[in-house]
Amino acid sequence: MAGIIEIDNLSKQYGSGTKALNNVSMSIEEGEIIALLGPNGAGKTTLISIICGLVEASSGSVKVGGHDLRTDWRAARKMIGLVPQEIALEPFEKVINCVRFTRGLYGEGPDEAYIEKVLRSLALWDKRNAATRELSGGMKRRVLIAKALSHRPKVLFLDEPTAGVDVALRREMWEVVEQLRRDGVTIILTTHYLEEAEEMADRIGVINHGQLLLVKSKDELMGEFGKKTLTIEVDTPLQEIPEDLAGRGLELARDGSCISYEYDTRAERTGIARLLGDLAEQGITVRDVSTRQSSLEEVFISLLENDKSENRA
Ligand SMILES: Nc1ncnc2c1ncn2[C@@H]1O[C@H](COP(=O)(O)OP(=O)(O)OP(=O)(O)O)[C@@H](O)[C@H]1O
Repeated sequence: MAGIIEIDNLSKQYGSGTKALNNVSMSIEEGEIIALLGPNGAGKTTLISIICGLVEASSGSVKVGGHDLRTDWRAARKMIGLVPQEIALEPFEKVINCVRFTRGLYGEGPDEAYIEKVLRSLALWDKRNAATRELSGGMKRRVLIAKALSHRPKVLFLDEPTAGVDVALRREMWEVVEQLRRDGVTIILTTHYLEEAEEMADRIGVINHGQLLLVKSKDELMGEFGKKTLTIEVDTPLQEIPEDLAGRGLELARDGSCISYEYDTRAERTGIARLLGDLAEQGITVRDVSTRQSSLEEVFISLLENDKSENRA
């Protein structure tokens, strides 16, 4: 089944000559939350801007709900809401009027019941008659979301929704996004916070130098690229790794009290049982063992490093 957004071989070269996107293809399913990760200048905003009709692609196509952006842009555009990174609100305007106005811009007639529902779901109903300049930073961000939802879009783009906000506010935004997911809105967000992608997204797309390196479910990504480290605490500190255990990638802590062993969780044999057996054979008494899964951040960094060395090769 076709996704709610179908991106096919999309490329963008700006007038300056910068190639911001290079043959990006991706299908986004209805109802999912997808996080686009990539370093500064990777092409994330360009991709979002093309889908939202703000920037024209050099080649390739985008369909939103089956509507081609080039030939049927009005219908495509109606299905999309965009929450920009920067807060730009009319300071003296009432919250509810900002939302009504944006709805009008989409050519939609008044629907007070729907606007009330949106404001209530974003905990802004009590503030509906406040001027936007009276709101806290978190409330202003929620007004931006209310505006983006004003015409009942099926897909919402959030461009770095929590850039530069404190931890409490970030959690508040995550809850808002979770609520939107429950309402069935498809969400595409860009973020620099790996923790945010880990927390919210069903799938993660990694973009680097205008290329989509991969799109995978979070679990798949961690399973495929994530490593686990087993740390073995020994009873008596060791001077060095015994010769018989060389070549297995073991590392000894500086004080000799722990041995760490990195292994692949998907391998048929992790080698843990053998390692523990061999340690016992060497007369090394194990005091404790613990494991640690690599974080999404480590996976992300290793992906970018692989990409760098492949490009160099
Ligand atoms: N209007 C423009 N004209 C010329 N070049 C542009 C324009 N907008 C973006 N670029 C260039 O295109 C490339 C991709 O930029 P883009 O803003 O899409 O990256 P990004 O992944 O969103 O980065 P960030 O995380 O910093 O927001 C960069 O090299 C950027 O300088």
